[in-house]
Amino acid sequence: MVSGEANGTSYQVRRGQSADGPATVLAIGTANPPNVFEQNSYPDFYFNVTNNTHKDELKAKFQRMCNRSGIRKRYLSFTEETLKANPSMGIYWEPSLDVRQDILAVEVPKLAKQASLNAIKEWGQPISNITHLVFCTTGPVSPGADAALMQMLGLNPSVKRVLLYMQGCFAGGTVLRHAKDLAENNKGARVLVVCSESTAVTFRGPHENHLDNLVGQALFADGAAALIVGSDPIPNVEKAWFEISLAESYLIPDSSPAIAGHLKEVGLEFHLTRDVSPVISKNILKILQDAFDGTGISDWNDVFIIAHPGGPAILDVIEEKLKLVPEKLQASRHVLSEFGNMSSATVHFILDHMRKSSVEKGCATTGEGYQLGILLGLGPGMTVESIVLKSVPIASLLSS
Ligand SMILES: CC(=O)CC(=O)SCCNC(=O)CCNC(=O)[C@H](O)C(C)(C)COP(=O)(O)OP(=O)(O)OC[C@H]1O[C@@H](n2cnc3c(N)ncnc32)[C@H](O)[C@@H]1OP(=O)(O)O
Repeated sequence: MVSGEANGTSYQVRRGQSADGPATVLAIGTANPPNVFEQNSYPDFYFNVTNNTHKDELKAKFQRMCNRSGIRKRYLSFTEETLKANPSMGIYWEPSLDVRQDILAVEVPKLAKQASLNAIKEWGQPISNITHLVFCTTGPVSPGADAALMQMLGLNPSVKRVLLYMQGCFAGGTVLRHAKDLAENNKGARVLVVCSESTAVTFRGPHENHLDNLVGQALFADGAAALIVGSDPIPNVEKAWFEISLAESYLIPDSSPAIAGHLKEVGLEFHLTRDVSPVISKNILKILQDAFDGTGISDWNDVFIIAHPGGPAILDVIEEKLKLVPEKLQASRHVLSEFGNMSSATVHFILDHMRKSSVEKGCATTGEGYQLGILLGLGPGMTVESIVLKSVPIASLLSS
């Protein structure tokens, strides 16, 4: 039997291990590969490099998809030379996993390192102050890209790491949910959160019988984002840009066929059905109502919104269902336009863009002048990760 005193002692011990305040975002860094592809000329590149120039009808359809994609440009780690050197990647259904894995093993930690160094530079604290690493990517290697990044950055070998593989786009929210738990339950924790995504796992040539493959080829892009998350920022030393107030996850019932991915000898085979947008449309209102329950907010134009831009159709249904003014999803559309769909990393690019443009525009807070907002990770399951964020007054950031 445990005595009252023992109970009290263990309570004190636990209390001493927890942070006082909520988790906050202390810095954000991003990175992309150097090769930029303009969307309007991408169909020429794609059909050329995959030796399919004779498929005029299919190319015209792909051109229409690219035209409607809401993307102006995106970054990819491969070039014509690398694809010519690895022709199996460009053939529609060719065993190519070895080649893809070799590229991923290099590119994923490389992009992760650049994004992390950018975040650490902004944070301005010694790298040895990082206590935890939450890493998310697509494509399995063991030891994982988290271990490779630890060595590349020279992180303390006792940093506690969590690796999320093959989750898909919603995981940009999942990593923040884990980081919040780690930061709030471990006093002094400084969590390096990294999402590093590469299309080396999904790139393949076109086929008439797999048109949703073409949708992905028109939308997906490479990029990495890194955040430093921690509670109780050191006054006058660390800056909190957002507070992570609440983290919820919702697996939408009976929606699993909408998006599917299977890792095969041919790489990651994926399906993006036309149900993706309708499923989101049907569920998004309840997700926001649950996330903001108790706040009294019911007009979603009164919060800032970061929505994973899986494609413009997804943003369109969110805008319509939540009765949003067009500016509300401007940050999400901007990142889709300038970087494409970088899977889990995309929402962090939007968060970064939103805080910077809020400062540039002279808004009162880091969340476009609003106090509360939501970051929506959307992806296979279908899964919605809802992260409620509290913005910070910009005046307080500039004066510290
Ligand atoms: C990776 C993750 O985990 C999470 C993710 O982000 S997954 C990605 C989620 N994204 C999606 O599912 C894409 C959502 N769709 C869109 O954004 C848009 O429909 C789009 C950009 C693909 C096309 O834009 P649109 O405004 O719908 O244009 P629309 O003219 O209807 O479509 C262009 C062509 O694409 C075809 N098309 C659109 N969606 C398709 C689909 N899912 N499968 C096959 N073909 C499709 C249309 O039939 C049309 O072909 P035709 O021109 O020959 O008629």
